[in-house]
Amino acid sequence: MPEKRCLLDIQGISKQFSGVTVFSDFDFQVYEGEVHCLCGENGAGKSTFIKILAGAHQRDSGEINIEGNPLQGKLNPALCMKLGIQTIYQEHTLMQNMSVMENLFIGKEVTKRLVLDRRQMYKETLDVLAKIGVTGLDPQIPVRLLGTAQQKFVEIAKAFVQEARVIIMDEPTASFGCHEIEQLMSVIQALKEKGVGIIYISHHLEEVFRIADKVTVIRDGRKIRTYDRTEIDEASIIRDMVGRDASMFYSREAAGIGETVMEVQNLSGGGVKDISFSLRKGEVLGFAGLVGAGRTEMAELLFGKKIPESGEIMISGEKVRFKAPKDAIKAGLCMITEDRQLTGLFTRQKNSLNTILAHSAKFPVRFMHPDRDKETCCEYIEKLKIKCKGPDQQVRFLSGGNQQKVILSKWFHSDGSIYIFDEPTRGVDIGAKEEIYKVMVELCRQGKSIIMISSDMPEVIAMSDRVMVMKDGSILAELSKEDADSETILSYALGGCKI
Ligand SMILES: Nc1ncnc2c1ncn2[C@@H]1O[C@H](COP(=O)(O)OP(=O)(O)OP(=O)(O)O)[C@@H](O)[C@H]1O
Repeated sequence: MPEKRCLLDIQGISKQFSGVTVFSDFDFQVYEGEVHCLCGENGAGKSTFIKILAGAHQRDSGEINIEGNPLQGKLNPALCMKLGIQTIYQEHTLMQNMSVMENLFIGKEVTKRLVLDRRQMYKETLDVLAKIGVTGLDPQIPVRLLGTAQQKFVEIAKAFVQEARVIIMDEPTASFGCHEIEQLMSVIQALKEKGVGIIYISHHLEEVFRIADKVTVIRDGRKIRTYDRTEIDEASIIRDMVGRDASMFYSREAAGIGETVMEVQNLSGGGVKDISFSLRKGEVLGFAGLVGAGRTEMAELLFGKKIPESGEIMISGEKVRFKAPKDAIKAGLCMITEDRQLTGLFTRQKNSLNTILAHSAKFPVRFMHPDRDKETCCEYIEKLKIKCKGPDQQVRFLSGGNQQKVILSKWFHSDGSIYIFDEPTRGVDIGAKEEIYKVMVELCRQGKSIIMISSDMPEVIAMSDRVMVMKDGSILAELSKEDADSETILSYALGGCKI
């Protein structure tokens, strides 16, 4: 077999922010047709690394060789495109009002006698989508009408049109359901067969173990080890990442379940249809389903973000009607939203202020207690292992995963009685997941109740006392802890019969 070519060879790169070293002396290689995964806990330096490769940050030192040629000078986004390095970020970067086809051919428009050749571009779009195994996507549809996963596939197709040799994927499946994850796995296989090198960053280790040809573990900005496919061993990769033993499969201790604290009857509105369930004291009620099943919409109705069209919500036996989230917070509800960056934090404020925010929202007047607030913040920094300089650091300087931990601290500290967690561990590393689960169990022991929406199947199964499965805005099944296995959940999520 001919030897594979090295597409990207990184030698000894280092980066500091304001005198603080984020990573140092880091080596990394990507070969053609190879998936090289980069794993590390929150704040390890993964995003900074890919921002350097995307030309968004500059390295302080070190060499970058592209297909054997040393790169002279700085990388910038335009040069990256020219060199065939494309990054697919977690956030959407497509032009939302343009069609799939127009997005694909930005800067590469096909013309005929100085006029856009739309017919040819249409044909080529279909060809490219077929080459990477994406079917059933209309090239003329405006991108804004597509879901998260489909937009991601369009971005990959765009990278393909731009003749990318290396595609970097940063947490590509963050908002994916299991169906879409499978689709992405096939797309990656197709890219590999075309000789594209892929750098894949994900906290979902089960995906990493499935697709990786190599895994490099980074900790505190240093390379710990690169594993070849044959050497990949889950336990030692996790140990290398978090510096201790941790499990992908958390097993939760039971807490005593008490009386009903919330009763929802025939709730409809905002894409949710006729939902009924009850939540008991000390219980974790899991909500499973595919992306778009209506779980977040249901949470928004419960929390007063949207007004129900019909149905009732009772809390501790009393009918409630929330006009806004602040009414829900007063009644003891807390909600961690799915879209944390937009709705969860004041990123230009300190960690400590963000931590006490939900707690103080309950009081009409709250005097500042800087020392006490700092102490509270330090407690959560310790509990959730938040990587930061301390309570005074502005949240915007934290890594994505650590920002999420600050949001969790805010709600854990809010002293509610019913917690709605929408994808509580999305983007959080495996070690921190365990810490978050422990805090959730602790809340249950204190007699609080949790509604947990999660697309992470092992998480739903491990944490829930009961699982509700949703599809198309309705609840299709209620499963006891004993019956809630991934096969049963999936069969309902994909369209089982309504109970
Ligand atoms: N602009 C910045 N200024 C100061 N520090 C920064 C900046 N960007 C990142 N950092 C710090 O660099 C370190 C690495 O952050 P990075 O975002 O690369 O981590 P990560 O591995 O991608 O984490 P996550 O899994 O949480 O996304 C963190 O400690 C973070 O606080």
